[in-house]
Amino acid sequence: MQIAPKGEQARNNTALPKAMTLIEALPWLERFHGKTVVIKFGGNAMVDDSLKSAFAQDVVFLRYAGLHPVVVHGGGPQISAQLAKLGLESTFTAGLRVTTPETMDVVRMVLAGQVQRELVGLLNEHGPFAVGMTGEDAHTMTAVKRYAVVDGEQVDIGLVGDIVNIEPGAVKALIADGRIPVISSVARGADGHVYNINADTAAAALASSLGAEMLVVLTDVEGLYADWPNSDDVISQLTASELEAILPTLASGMLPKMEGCLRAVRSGVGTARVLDGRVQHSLLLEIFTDEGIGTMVVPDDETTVLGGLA
Ligand SMILES: Nc1ncnc2c1ncn2[C@@H]1O[C@H](COP(=O)(O)OP(=O)(O)O)[C@@H](O)[C@H]1O
Ligand SMILES: CC(=O)N[C@@H](CCC(=O)OP(=O)(O)O)C(=O)O
Repeated sequence: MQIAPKGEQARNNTALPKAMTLIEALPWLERFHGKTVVIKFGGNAMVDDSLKSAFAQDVVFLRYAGLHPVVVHGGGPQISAQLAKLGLESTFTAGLRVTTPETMDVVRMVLAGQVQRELVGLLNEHGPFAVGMTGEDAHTMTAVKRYAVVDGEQVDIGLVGDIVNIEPGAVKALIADGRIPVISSVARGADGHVYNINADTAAAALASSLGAEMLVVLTDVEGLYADWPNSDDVISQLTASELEAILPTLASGMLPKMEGCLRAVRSGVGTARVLDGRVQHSLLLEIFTDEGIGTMVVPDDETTVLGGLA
């Protein structure tokens, strides 16, 4: 038998705000239960240990809440750090790493051998969920050589690929088994090469192929700035057509990110969102509370703000 000290029952009423927070999540739980959410965890959002742990908690929370999270991770800064240790320079063209065969070995080693392993470990502190794989496994991602476009000209950037085919069977089997796939953005080429795929591009292609409800991209800015780098006003919501119109004005890492969001929404993903991965638990806040944060890309026919649960 347990007896509560006098007055404790009354004090418990102070817990009401906590209950209200949980209740606020109810419509979102109803809406997203059983739905697949592809989450891109960017290398820049991954630099802080407490943020990484909070991210792992959020993803496992989604899994326990009945959603099907799939993680695609980046690791650009981690690759650059390893290249620097080896005395190799990092060069980016239109947001994509110029990838020599020597660079490719480092990309593969850092993404699949280091970053992915760490994320799998953090997720699995909460249960036997995470299974790591790369786009090469089970022919999940097939790529062709991708050229960067600079001032309308095609530029050769080496072993950088664009995804031409996704075989989602292995990922779907893991989801059906209650697992959380954690995928590194390396793909096999039909030509026998192994290609370096921008992780935003890989996440978007996978979200499309899985028919995901949502693509969430966690990065190191609050969202898409309207006039970067002159102002930090964030565009909170825009349609696919509005995004397409401003795409040519975007620079550096934001370009592949927003191209990916556009591609995902155009191919049937419900919404694509860019969130600040530097904010602890931004993933849960975005999915389960009424306050939308970051930038949300909606299909052209989505005239009402989804935050209002129309
Ligand atoms: N319009 C914009 N809004 C926000 N960030 C932008 C914009 N244009 C370029 N950027 C840059 O893109 C970066 C995010 O891309 P990236 O460094 O590749 O991140 P990640 O590692 O998360 O993929 C931001 O830190 C910012 O420097
Ligand atoms: C082709 C290309 O640029 N590939 C990226 C892959 C990692 C990545 O995309 O990591 P972030 O999401 O942290 O930027 C790279 O080599 O850096």
